[in-house]
Amino acid sequence: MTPDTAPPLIEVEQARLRFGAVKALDGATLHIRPGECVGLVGHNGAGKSTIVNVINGALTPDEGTLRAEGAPVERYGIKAAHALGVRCVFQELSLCPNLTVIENTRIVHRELGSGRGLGWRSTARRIIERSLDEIFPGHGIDSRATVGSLSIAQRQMAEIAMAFSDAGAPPRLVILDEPTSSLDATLAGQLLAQVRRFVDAGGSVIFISHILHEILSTSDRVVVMKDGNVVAERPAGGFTADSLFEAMGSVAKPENAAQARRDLSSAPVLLEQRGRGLPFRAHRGELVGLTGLSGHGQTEMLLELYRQRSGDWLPLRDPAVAFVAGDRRVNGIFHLWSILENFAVASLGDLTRRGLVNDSAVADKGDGWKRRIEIRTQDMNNPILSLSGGNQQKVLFARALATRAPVVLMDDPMRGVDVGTKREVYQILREEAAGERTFVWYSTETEEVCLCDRVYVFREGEIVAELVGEEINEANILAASFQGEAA
Ligand SMILES: Nc1ncnc2c1ncn2[C@@H]1O[C@H](COP(=O)(O)OP(=O)(O)OP(=O)(O)O)[C@@H](O)[C@H]1O
Repeated sequence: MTPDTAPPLIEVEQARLRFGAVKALDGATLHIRPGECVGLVGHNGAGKSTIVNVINGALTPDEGTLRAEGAPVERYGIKAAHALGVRCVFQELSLCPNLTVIENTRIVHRELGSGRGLGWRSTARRIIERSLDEIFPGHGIDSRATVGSLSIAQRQMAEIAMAFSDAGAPPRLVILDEPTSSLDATLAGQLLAQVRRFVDAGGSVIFISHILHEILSTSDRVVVMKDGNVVAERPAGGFTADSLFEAMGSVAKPENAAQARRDLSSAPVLLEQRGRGLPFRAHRGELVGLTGLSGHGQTEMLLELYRQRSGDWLPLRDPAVAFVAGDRRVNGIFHLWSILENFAVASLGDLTRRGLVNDSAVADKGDGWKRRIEIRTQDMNNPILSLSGGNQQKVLFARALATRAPVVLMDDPMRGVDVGTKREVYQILREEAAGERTFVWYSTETEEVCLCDRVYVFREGEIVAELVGEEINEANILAASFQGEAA
């Protein structure tokens, strides 16, 4: 049976779901057939995570119907979804950090049995190691390590490997919610190849990503969501990156990196660092990119630069440096605070008079940035966790940019940000750089790195190449990232 004639594995019809006043789903319909990869795209807050959480059994729609293999489903939940073969890799990594990879595998696969005896440990170990080896050969992950000790990319790999692993109840539909957001190009390529293998063998995948070329090259069908509804749906071949971008309702023009790049080698040097291979420097007003395979020392250098320039933990009126954290759940957001409090915390020095926070100045500043960076919320006093993942990331951006710090360090900051907003944020970075602010930007997306004025490529903890102006392109970055490895 071809994907077109097979009955859908799962059908969500006319689903409506509200969170208070927010219509997260507003009549959305989505069918998933066996043997197909469905690319799901849309702006931040469009409802993508919400609809996959309905399919995953974590959320029950207020209205609408659900059918599994053609039959209406009355009582659906996480257990029923698991029994149907639905597996999910969440956007916010959801493994237990204090348990090992093996123990987390046991949690995902209830069928591995009870905690009594040690039998399940060796089975779980075999299952997860086989899956990791198949999908990410040479991954270097010790399955006995606690998840909290792994890098964000390794956690993402472990979670992906768990979703595709078979402990007796094989996966039939794997939902990947922004699975490549922390993976470099090589790891992302390995995952996309796994998606195609799984689909070609009859499995189904829902693939959510803001990286349009990944969606177009990997999906059979693309579904576009906007404001809680499906607004376009075509075979992947029926879209180009531009038409997909338009269908999402985005308007920002694509940036012309070559035109925007500036030669600032004669401007004063603001940051300098030695001892990590080639010397690093960043000039005033420069956009400096850090790249190379993920986990090769880029974040460590950003942290070193931050420690050098930040005196202590007190918010200063004139901070020398601001930081946009990459792992937003672990060290970016304050989970129990409102959106406004999360935004304002780095600018309190500016927003305080005689030791008291000026609430109306905080609210004004928050409203200004809400509009400038389009944070999708009705009220900045809502809890931060009420925002979609991409919108939380925008708050972290706004937090750093709203300070007066002349240097902003960014650790893969566009993770989960939709493509329209990325372009807008890039324009904001350019405006701010023209005002002589310096940005050091680590990114796992080569396309983003190519927007910078100067780029440093990292390998094994050291800077192995410096690229400026016309030298900045994907081929040079890849060559430097792998130099000497082919031999
Ligand atoms: N627990 C919640 N409480 C309140 N509002 C919520 C909650 N979860 C989601 N929302 C809202 O529902 C809407 C849809 O969010 P959803 O996470 O589905 O968007 P998304 O398309 O996945 O976005 P992103 O690309 O940023 O991940 C958003 O407006 C979001 O703020």
